[in-house]
Amino acid sequence: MGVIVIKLGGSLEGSAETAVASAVQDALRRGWPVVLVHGGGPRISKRLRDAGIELPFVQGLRHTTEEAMPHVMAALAECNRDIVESLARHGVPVVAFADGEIVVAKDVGRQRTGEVAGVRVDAVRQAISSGRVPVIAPFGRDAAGWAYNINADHAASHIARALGAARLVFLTDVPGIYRDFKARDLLLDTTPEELERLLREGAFGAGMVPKVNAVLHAVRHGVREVWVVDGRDQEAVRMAAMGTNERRAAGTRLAAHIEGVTA
Ligand SMILES: Nc1ncnc2c1ncn2[C@@H]1O[C@H](COP(=O)(O)OP(=O)(O)O)[C@@H](O)[C@H]1O
Ligand SMILES: CC(=O)N[C@@H](CCC(=O)OP(=O)(O)O)C(=O)O
Repeated sequence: MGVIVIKLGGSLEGSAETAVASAVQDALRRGWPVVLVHGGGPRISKRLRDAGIELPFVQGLRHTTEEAMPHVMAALAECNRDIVESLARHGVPVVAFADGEIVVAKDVGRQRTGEVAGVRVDAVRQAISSGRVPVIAPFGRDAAGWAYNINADHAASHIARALGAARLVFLTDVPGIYRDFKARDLLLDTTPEELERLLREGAFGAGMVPKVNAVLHAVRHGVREVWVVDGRDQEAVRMAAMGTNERRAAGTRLAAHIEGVTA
């Protein structure tokens, strides 16, 4: 059994830790390593508002200026600390990576909004091999140490790919990916082709665009099963993290072995 990567959406604002702790403990008991990557969009927005900084989103990505970057890092460090403390209280052995030390970032000409150039897997593997759960903030640094704001869904899919993860689970504040948001028409098992068509048709609003791209990236690079589920739904979190043969109508799944995904 390979690694399970769980991405904790900032939209959940601390409401998923109990469900996550329980699923993580189950996984560790069975000898399955877990890696957590978290977001923090709402906390970043609040900090920037308080500082009087307004930044646009382009395709779901925050266009981050030099002036904004210290606020982004501070907000993410705060999220990281809260998650680490909460999981530790639940008895989960954790190790914090809150300073951009795992994601290698690259400048893509959008000021401090960067993309993933690589992942420092050795540090993650070392934490895993000592039986602990890495909790990773998504921003990254380039070779010179400059920090870049990176979407947490993108960071999670690159980390899952770099670790050769067996499963990647996105926890968010909706039950999964809606085919039609207004009609709350939920995708259960889906395919890359279907997600790409829906992307082209504009079915996804702000936060869902980077998430769907991250789902596609992961499954096209060897992650065999990717889920998007509601982090507040304990059963859905368990089902996604542990795998299931009893499919409940909660959560979107894209599974290579079910759909015969081709790269
Ligand atoms: N088609 C869609 N299906 C599901 N959610 C969607 C869709 N389009 C837009 N969304 C929005 O995406 C949000 C989740 O993305 P985001 O806010 O980035 O969450 P997170 O912080 O959990 O990554 C949902 O709260 C929902 O409002
Ligand atoms: C470049 C970019 O958009 N970075 C994100 C990083 C946090 C994030 O992705 O948090 P969620 O998972 O809560 O959305 C941002 O500034 O909001």
